[in-house]
Amino acid sequence: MTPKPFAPTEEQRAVIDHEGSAFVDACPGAGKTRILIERARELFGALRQGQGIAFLSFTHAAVFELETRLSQERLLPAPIFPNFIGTFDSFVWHFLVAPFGLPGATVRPRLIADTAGLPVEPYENAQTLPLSCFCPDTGAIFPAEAKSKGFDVSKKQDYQVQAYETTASRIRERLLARGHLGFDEARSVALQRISDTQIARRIALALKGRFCEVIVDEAQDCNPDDLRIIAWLRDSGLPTKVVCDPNQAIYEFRGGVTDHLSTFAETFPAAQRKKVTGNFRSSPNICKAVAGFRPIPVRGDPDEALGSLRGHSASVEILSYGGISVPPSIGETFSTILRGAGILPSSAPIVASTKASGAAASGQPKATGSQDRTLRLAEVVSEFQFAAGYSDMKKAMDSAHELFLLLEGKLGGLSYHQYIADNDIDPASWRSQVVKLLRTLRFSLGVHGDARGWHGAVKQVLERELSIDDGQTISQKLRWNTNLEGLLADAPTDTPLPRTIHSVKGMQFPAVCVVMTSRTLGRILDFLLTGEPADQAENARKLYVAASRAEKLLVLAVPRSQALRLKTHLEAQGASVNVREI
Ligand SMILES: Nc1ncnc2c1ncn2[C@@H]1O[C@H](COP(=O)(O)OP(=O)(O)OP(=O)(O)O)[C@@H](O)[C@H]1O
Repeated sequence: MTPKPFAPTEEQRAVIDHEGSAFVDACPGAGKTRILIERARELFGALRQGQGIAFLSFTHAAVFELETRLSQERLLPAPIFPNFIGTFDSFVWHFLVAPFGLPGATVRPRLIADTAGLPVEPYENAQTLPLSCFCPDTGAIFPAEAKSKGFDVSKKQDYQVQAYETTASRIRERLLARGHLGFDEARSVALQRISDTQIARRIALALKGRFCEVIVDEAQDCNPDDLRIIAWLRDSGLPTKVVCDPNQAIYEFRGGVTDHLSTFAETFPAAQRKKVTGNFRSSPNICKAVAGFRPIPVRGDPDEALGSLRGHSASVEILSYGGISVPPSIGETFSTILRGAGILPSSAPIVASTKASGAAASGQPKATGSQDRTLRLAEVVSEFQFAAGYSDMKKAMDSAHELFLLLEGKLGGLSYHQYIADNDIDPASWRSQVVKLLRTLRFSLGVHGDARGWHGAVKQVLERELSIDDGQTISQKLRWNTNLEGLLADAPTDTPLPRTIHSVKGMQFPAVCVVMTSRTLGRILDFLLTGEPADQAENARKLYVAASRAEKLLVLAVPRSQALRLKTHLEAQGASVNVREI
């Protein structure tokens, strides 16, 4: 792909040329990633021998996107060292935790990705809560997180809460004894380290030796602890660029809160606070509609369309659907609109908050989230077959690997990631075999006929390919389940694929169809029109992120009860809107 010629605006140039630390706040499509790439180009041209740049973001999908953009610009050095590109969590792990071991422990520390989900069950048949509901420092329960899992602390006796806290602390002690740390625990160790002046100074010196600049992208997803670490990097004299759009914060579950971000922004002197305005991605109608999804206090005027689509006049399309469930006619109508607009359906995703809504809108099998192994196998095979990008594909491969290990009886009482860490298993050692199996297990109407046919065939394949030596047969492990019938479908041809909002962050597509459900849109519109209920702020931001991925065409599939309300709201922002009944 030939990179587009780039002529930065004055605001963009001010960031690209800025030496030292800065806080950069910009709207969707303002060129944050682009600026970062141009900054990298400048720095790479002047790097001292042995020095590199650290690029950090908050999800594997965002890091993958950044890597892709850097490599398209031929800026991704090989080998990467001494540069670093990865998630904030992996940076914390590599530079603040792993090299120093754990206080009082002799075992090598290991980062275990799934400890947050380990079940805390103080007594038999008690409701289980994930370990993430308990503070890694004090062991105290997080009431809000527990409530979101259906455990209302205010309605429990003290002794019940204490039983949970004691069990959670014991689980953490056992993990620590093996050297196993989750992301929360690792961050807690990192914070202890940087609060020790002597150690902090030594680490800072090492980091300044290796990196000339740290660039933190998508910083709206920082939680307050992340911000403390970033502030420490900056205050240690390491030039630190923090790039964000506070309106795109959609990781509240990580504790990311936009108020903390604005307080943090104020700790930068005025000359280091930069704003970048204007949208190079989207057409004017899309910019206007997107502005309508910002909360009232920061709505302001729509962002000016500055890119090649500034003259593009296609209306925003609302697909108004009846009933309470998301119908497959959304995907069919979206495909028709795309063909009419000359846009390849496979280049335009159906974006929804959950996988289930996206699958329903595109007429794909709906995941049940069941723990039944046969259903899990069918789901993981479908996920791989319908994956809309590398990060979806990787997730499906990991889930399949976990399921195969489970079928082989290898996991014992360990979580998947504990097993991988304990046995030092490198993804390269299993990935090609898992991909081959996933391809072989793919459902095909022509080959299998129906779900029964598929079930018989996969048992034969897995009996041959897996090494099960716990005395059980594959038929005992993969029993027939009648729900299998709704879970299998033929591979898609040229159709729009469903993606979750979290997986499309930072990306852009010629067209996007955003699916809203009757359960959420009414309350989001209440929030956008009145500021209440305030708990809809994050859902409104998700809508903002999803809609702002669109370049030429924005389609919003919404329940009939809200279609005219949404149309009126978007027209009030100046957008031209067309409603179609489906
Ligand atoms: N000065 C410019 N001239 C032309 N195109 C530009 C310019 N700046 C950015 N772009 C293009 O605009 C599009 C959006 O840029 P980019 O993805 O960097 O925005 P962003 O601020 O990171 O967006 P978001 O936060 O919404 O993900 C890209 O295609 C980019 O190449």
